[in-house]
Amino acid sequence: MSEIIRAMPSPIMAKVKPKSSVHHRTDESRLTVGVPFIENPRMAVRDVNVFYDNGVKQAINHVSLDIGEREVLAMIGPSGCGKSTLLRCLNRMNDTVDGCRVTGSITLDGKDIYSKEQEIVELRSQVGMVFQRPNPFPKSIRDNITYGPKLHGLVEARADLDLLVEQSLTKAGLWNEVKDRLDTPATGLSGGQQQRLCIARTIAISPEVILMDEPCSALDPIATEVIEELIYDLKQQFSIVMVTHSMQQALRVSDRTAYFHLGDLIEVNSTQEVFHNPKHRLTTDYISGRFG
Ligand SMILES: Nc1ncnc2c1ncn2[C@@H]1O[C@H](COP(=O)(O)OP(=O)(O)OP(=O)(O)O)[C@@H](O)[C@H]1O
Repeated sequence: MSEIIRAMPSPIMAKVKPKSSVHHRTDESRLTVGVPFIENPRMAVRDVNVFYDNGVKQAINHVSLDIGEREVLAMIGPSGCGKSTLLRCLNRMNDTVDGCRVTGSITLDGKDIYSKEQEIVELRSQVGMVFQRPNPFPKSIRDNITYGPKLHGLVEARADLDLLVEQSLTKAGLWNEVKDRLDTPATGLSGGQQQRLCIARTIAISPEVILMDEPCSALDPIATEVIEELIYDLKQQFSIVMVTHSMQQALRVSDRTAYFHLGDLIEVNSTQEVFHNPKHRLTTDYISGRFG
């Protein structure tokens, strides 16, 4: 209990007002330190457990956490602590993993995304995902953008599609670099350009939330800087949840940071608080480089 200190909201939390400072897990044996709950969350994760190998292995333990509107939430922690597992729960990517089971509840704008009525295709259009390695379709730059909107029946007329291509690529900071080669293969772009194309492809279907799993880990420092600036711009419109191994990156781009350890959410708070005034010994050890 001595490790549990009430967290003060910081100025960076202006948009997301804290509702509580210490959350008691259902088993009451462990506590998350900080501010897991906020006013008017976009997504609400409640008491989520994730099991692999038909229940043999538990990767996430009783995690509860809110994701706010127009914020960047960074998920950090040592390798294997469950960051990607939890991220994949947010758009049900784990459904495709044999022997994986998720309990608890996750809502998007109050609607249970694990309910029987939830259509997966609709969910994936509301909660988009950008992966570690840029993975454009083996199609033209234009087709990469138009594929999703056509699939979801969002846009059909050629002029509307052209406008969407321009808007999505502009938002992703790629338009000027590719406007004269829209019909060339996307695989001809550099790694950083391909990642921005994947972000443009995600934006094109107007998601509410964008999940990013180490989006810069395959990129050089210059391409990383471009993506980080882009993330900063995108949060004016979207909620972004980003897994990162780079603490510097979390500090540069995120509003709040969640620190995980062995499947437990140890601490969540404004990024400034987590890095400059961590409340839990495990967080302190991690950010000071003593662990991981
Ligand atoms: N498909 C799977 N089947 C079985 N166990 C898995 C599977 N995917 C992940 N795990 C296990 O779940 C735990 C959490 O893994 P996860 O990939 O979510 O961690 P992480 O924090 O994202 O790690 P990293 O930073 O190394 O990517 C680990 O023990 C991992 O071995």
